This record gives sequence, structure tokens and C-alpha cells, in this order.
Amino acid sequence: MIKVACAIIEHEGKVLCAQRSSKMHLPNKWEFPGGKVKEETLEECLTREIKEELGVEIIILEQLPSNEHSYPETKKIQLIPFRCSLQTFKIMLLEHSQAEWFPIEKLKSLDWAEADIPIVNYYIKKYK
Ligand SMILES: Nc1nc2c([nH]c(=O)n2[C@@H]2O[C@H](COP(=O)(O)OP(=O)(O)OP(=O)(O)O)[C@@H](O)[C@H]2O)c(=O)[nH]1
Repeated sequence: MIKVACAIIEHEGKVLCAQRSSKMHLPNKWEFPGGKVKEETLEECLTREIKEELGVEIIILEQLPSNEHSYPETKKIQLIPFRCSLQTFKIMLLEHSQAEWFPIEKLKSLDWAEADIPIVNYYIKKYK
């Protein structure tokens, strides 16, 4: 199983969501920024991926329950979310087509990658 760490980045009651580009796997789907865990801890992976994808430093606050999901034609993933805040605020779009801040009540209306749906539902229930 492939472990993927992702960041639910919060700021002033909103959450940073990122849209995958049309050239990525799961084109145009919304996700939480992050990526596959290499030879490193989950926290090291998340810090590295967020720097690579958005050019910012995060503060990791809390790990939330993970979700296992199989997409057709790829290995099963375990998506492991962390609530985070930002340490630096100059967001750059280095991989995604867009990144936007959404209030929690708007999260449900986005077209999420399938593996994210239980995580989004858990987050809304717990933090709205
Ligand atoms: N980062 C991230 N990946 C997700 C989420 N939901 C989800 O299904 N995924 C999937 O998890 C995998 C993460 O791989 P990635 O492509 O973002 O990470 P990476 O940069 O390490 O991979 P690469 O080097 O193979 O391109 C992808 O298959 C992606 O579609 C999510 O919320 N965040």
C-alpha cells in the first residue's frame, strides 16, 4: 500500500484546497496538498511536499484518521491527513492548477478525489 500524507491547512476559519492540473493523475480533482511518503517520517514528507508544491512552510498541528482507497489501475493508497497552519504565507502554484481558501461549509461542494471524501466528511463534522 502507498502511504500519502496530506495537509488540511487552516487560516482564519478557511481551508486551503488545491486543484490537480489537467495533466496529473485524477485530472482537475480537488485534493489536500501533499504526496507519497518516501524514506522519511510522515511529518518530514508533509513538510517537504508542501514546500515543493506551494513554496510555503507549515506548522503541523494534529494527525486525523486516515482513509484507504483503491483507484482502478493503481495500487491501494492510505491517505493520512494532518491539520496544519502556515508559517510563511507566500503561496506559489508549483504543481496545481489552482489553490483556494474555502470556508468549511463550502468544502462539500468541491469535486474531490475519491479518497478524500471520507476525510472531508470527518473534518466537516468535527470542525464546523
Ligand atoms: N497529495 C494528495 N494526493 C492524493 C489526495 N487524494 C488522493 O487520492 N491522492 C492520490 O495520492 C497519490 C499521491 O501522489 P502524488 O502524485 O500527489 O505524490 P508524489 O508527488 O509523491 O507522486 P509522484 O512523484 O509519483 O508524482 C496520487 O495518486 C493522488 O492522486 C490528496 O488529497 N492529496
